Amino acid sequence: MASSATRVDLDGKPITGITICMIGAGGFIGSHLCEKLMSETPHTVLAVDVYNDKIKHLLEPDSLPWTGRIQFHRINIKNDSRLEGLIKMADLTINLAAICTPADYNTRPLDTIYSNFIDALPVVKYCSENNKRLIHFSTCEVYGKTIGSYLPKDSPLRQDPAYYILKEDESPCIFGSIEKQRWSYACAKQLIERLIYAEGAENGLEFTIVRPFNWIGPRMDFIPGIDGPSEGVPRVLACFSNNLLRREPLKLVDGGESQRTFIYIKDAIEAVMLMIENPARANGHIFNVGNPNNEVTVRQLAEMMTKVYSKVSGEPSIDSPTIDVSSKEFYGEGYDDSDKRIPDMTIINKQLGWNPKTSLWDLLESTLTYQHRTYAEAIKQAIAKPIAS
Ligand SMILES: NC(=O)c1ccc[n+]([C@@H]2O[C@H](COP(=O)([O-])OP(=O)(O)OC[C@H]3O[C@@H](n4cnc5c(N)ncnc54)[C@H](O)[C@@H]3O)[C@@H](O)[C@H]2O)c1
Ligand SMILES: O=c1ccn([C@@H]2O[C@H](COP(=O)(O)OP(=O)(O)O[C@H]3OC[C@@H](O)[C@H](O)[C@H]3O)[C@@H](O)[C@H]2O)c(=O)[nH]1
Repeated sequence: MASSATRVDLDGKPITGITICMIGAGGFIGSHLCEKLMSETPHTVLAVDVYNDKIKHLLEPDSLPWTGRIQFHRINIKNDSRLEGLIKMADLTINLAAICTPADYNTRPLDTIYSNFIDALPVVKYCSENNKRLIHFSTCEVYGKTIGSYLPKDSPLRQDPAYYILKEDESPCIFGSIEKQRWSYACAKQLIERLIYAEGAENGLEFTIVRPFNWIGPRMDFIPGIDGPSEGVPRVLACFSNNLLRREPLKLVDGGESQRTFIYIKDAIEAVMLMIENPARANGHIFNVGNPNNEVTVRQLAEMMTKVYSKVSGEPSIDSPTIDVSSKEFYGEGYDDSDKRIPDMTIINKQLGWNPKTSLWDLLESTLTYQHRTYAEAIKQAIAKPIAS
C-alpha cells in the first residue's frame, strides 16, 4: 500500500504522483520496478509489453490496493501506433524493452540490432518531440573489454584499477571485430546512448541513461522446458539454476574465467527509484548501477551457487558439480566475452547518494530459495514424465 506519510525527495521536497509509461514492464527488471512503484509510491504505471506473466500478480484481482494505478497495454513497440499516445499521456517514459540475452547476440544479430537500436528510436523521438522525460536502459556491455585485457598476462599494470575500473565519463568502449557478433548488442546500445545524448544536447531532451551491471534475482529469464523453450539459453543465473534443479553439472564457458560483479535486483531498484523521484539530480547523467564488492569469476559463481543451493534445498551436491565447455559449442560461432566488469560508483554516489547493500551470498540465498520453491516440483514432474510414458 502506498504510504500515507508525505514522501520527500533527496532535497526534502514532497514527491507528488506522476504517470510513468514503462516499456518492457513485463520483463525481469520491469516486474520488480512495477512491484516497488505499486507497493511504496503513489505513481501510476502504463505498463507496455508483449507479455505480462511476470506482473500478473499486480494486475489481478481487481481488489488489489493499487487497482487503477497500473494498466497493462499489450503492445509490440515495433509496429503499434498507440505508443506515441501513451508516451504523451505520461510524465516520464522508462524504456526497458530489448533483446538482452547473450545467446541471441551472435545467433540473431539482426533482431538484436533492431531491438536495441531501431525499435528504441521512436521512443526517443516521441519523448523529445513531446518534451517528456526519458529513462533509458542501456548496459555495462557498452564498455566491452577492459584496457587491461590487452596488456601482457604478466604485466603488473593489470593490477592497477586505472586499467579495469569502468567509468561513465572516461572509459573507452572496446569491442571485438565485426565477425564477433557478440558485440552487436553492445554496439547498438552504444549508438542509442549517443543518439539520446545528442537529443539532449541539440533539442533539450531530459534523459537519464542506466547501465546495469549484472542485476540478478527472482523472475530472471526462464527455466528451459518449464516456463521457456527447452532448447533456450537464458542468462547465467537461470542456466546455473536450471542445472542445479536438474542435478546436472554447471557448464563453464571457456573455463569460467570471465569476471562479473553481481547486484541484487532489489538494491538496483532502489537506485532506479531515486532516479525517478529526483529528476533534477538524475537528468543528463549516465549511471553505472552495480555492486563492485560482489566480484567473482564465473567458476566461483558456480561454486557458490552449488553450496547455496545445497543449503536451501537440503540436497547434497552431485560428485562433479561443474564441467568445462567451449564458447563455440555453447553459444556458436562469433561469441566473445567481457573479461571483467567493475563499476565505478563516483557519479551515482555524488548525484543520488546510493550504494548497494546485499552480499553475493545473501542475494544467492534468497534467489535460490525462490528458484527451489518455484521450480523444484515442476522439474521433478518433467523429469518423471518420459519414464512414466
Ligand atoms: N538484467 C540485467 O542485468 C541487465 C544488464 C544490462 C542491461 N540490461 C537492460 O535492461 C533492460 C531490461 O532487462 P531485463 O533483464 O529486464 O530483460 P527482460 O528480457 O526480462 O525484459 C525485457 C522486456 O522487454 C519486452 N520487449 C522486448 N521487445 C519488445 C517490443 N518490441 N515490444 C514490447 N515489449 C518488448 C520483453 O517482452 C521483456 O518482457 C534491457 O534493455 C537490457 O538490455 C539488463
Ligand atoms: O551456462 C552458462 C551461462 C553463461 N556462462 C558465462 O557466464 C558469464 C555471464 O553470462 P550472462 O549470460 O549472465 O551474460 P553476460 O554477463 O555475458 O552479459 C549480460 O550482461 C549485461 C546485459 O546487457 C545482458 O543481460 C547480458 O548481455 C559469461 O562469461 C558466460 O559465458 C557460463 O559459463 N555458463
